[in-house]
Amino acid sequence: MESQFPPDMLQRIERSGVISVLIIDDASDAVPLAKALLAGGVDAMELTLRTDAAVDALRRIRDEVPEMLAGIGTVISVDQIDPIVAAGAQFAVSPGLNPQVVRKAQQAGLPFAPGVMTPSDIEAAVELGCRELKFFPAEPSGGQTMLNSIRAPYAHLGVRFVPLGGVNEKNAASWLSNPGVFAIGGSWLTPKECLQKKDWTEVTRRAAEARAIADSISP
Ligand SMILES: O=C[C@H](O)COP(=O)(O)O
Ligand SMILES: CC(=O)C(=O)O
Repeated sequence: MESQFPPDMLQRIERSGVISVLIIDDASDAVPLAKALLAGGVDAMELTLRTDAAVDALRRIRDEVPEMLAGIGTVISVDQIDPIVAAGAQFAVSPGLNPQVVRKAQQAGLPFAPGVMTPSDIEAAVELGCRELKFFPAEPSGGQTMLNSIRAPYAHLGVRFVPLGGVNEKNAASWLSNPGVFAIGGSWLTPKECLQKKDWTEVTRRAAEARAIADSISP
């Protein structure tokens, strides 16, 4: 069964290059936050299922900000799949790899990128039909040296990665230049203090900075 990303969605994520990781405590922040990211040129997000507000926030963004590609993160149990699909999730990711969650997402037709950190994780993901994977935690686990090593035996299978964890404006260009990477992700665009102050201007500035970095990397 497919957990592959549809070609048009994959192209969109590649073109965007940056997936903004969101932790939303107040669902009323969802729409202004998504619009601030879009204003800076970031049109893909991973809204993490770590707060009670997450599913409502997703629904609001899907209803009011259709230009945003709405991914959901921290999907770690099978009973989360149906609610996020009903709320409009367009893809999902997880910190690790739970085969039951991947299979449930496949049954629901939800493109899913599980998190991997070792060759065994990659082999389990490939066995499940996944080729787009999240490399997490990217920097703490060894950064590009680690990714290049664990990727090498599987590159011929078309396995590609979104590194996440310690990725930010300082190392974004380097990560995006890695041939095994098709986009990067991180929370640096939407720090907690910006949400607390509802400083959407700063979010837009950070998004525009990330967009400029992504655009500077030749395809
Ligand atoms: O959501 C995934 C990670 O917690 C994001 O890591 P980060 O905060 O280093 O970007
Ligand atoms: C680590 C991550 O991105 C997640 O919680 O899905």
